[in-house]
Amino acid sequence: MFNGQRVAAIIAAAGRSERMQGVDKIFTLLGNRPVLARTVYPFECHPMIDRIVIVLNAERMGEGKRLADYEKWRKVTDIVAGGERRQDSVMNALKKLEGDARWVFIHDGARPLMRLHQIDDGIEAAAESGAAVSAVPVTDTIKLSREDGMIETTLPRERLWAVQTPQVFRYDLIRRAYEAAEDASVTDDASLVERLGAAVKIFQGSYGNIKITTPESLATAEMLWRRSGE
Ligand SMILES: Nc1ccn([C@@H]2O[C@H](COP(=O)(O)OP(=O)(O)OP(=O)(O)O)[C@@H](O)[C@H]2O)c(=O)n1
Ligand SMILES: C[C@](O)(CO)[C@H](O)COP(=O)(O)O
Repeated sequence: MFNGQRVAAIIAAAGRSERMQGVDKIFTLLGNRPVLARTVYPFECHPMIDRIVIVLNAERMGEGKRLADYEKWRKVTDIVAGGERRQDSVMNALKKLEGDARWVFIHDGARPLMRLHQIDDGIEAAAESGAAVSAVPVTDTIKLSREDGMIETTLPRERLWAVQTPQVFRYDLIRRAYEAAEDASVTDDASLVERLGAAVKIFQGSYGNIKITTPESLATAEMLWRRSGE
């Protein structure tokens, strides 16, 4: 689908795990292997991915390099230091890829349960529009509140999606979006592309592709991992 064009993956793993009550979610074990090893694995395996850049907290770079040696990752070309915000971390990785990627996947280090076929689905969706995000339909009822905490309205949820990673972009588009961001703070990469007015396609994600955020979500990830039987 990408016709032999260079495809890179950025693994954003430079967060502080502040909501994890003292556990570093990127290096904690999931099924006897570090979360980061689980996250990188599908990108290492997928034949369309040429190169991987991992972004880590500056204090964890040594640990990351030891893990890369231990896992014998062939595609991980760089481990770079992150920044204050997720978008600063991603920007550091985008700079590393300059001149060597036509397409880029951006994926959270804290989402170790993404499956290989989601890379194929991302490629297919991004080939159409230049930008695509995985997402699942919202299953809860969503309320909009006023500042005083009282409900203003209930939103119809037919067109509401909970957005995940991976997110896939043409390199020139996402780089331009990041450069135009100035001081805007966003919670995902696609938001910056949307700010340019460019189209972003949604492709079906998976309810199992959870982001480890709190100790409860780590317990859920462990249960999902056991159930997957791998
Ligand atoms: N400055 C940052 C902040 C986040 N991330 C990464 O972005 C993903 C999503 O972020 P989140 O789950 O919010 O992680 P943390 O920032 O670590 O969480 P917390 O807010 O609890 O500290 C994670 O893989 C995280 O490592 C990053 O690379 N650089
Ligand atoms: C990018 C993301 O995974 C989309 O769901 C998410 O927004 C990043 O996590 P954060 O907690 O908002 O930093």
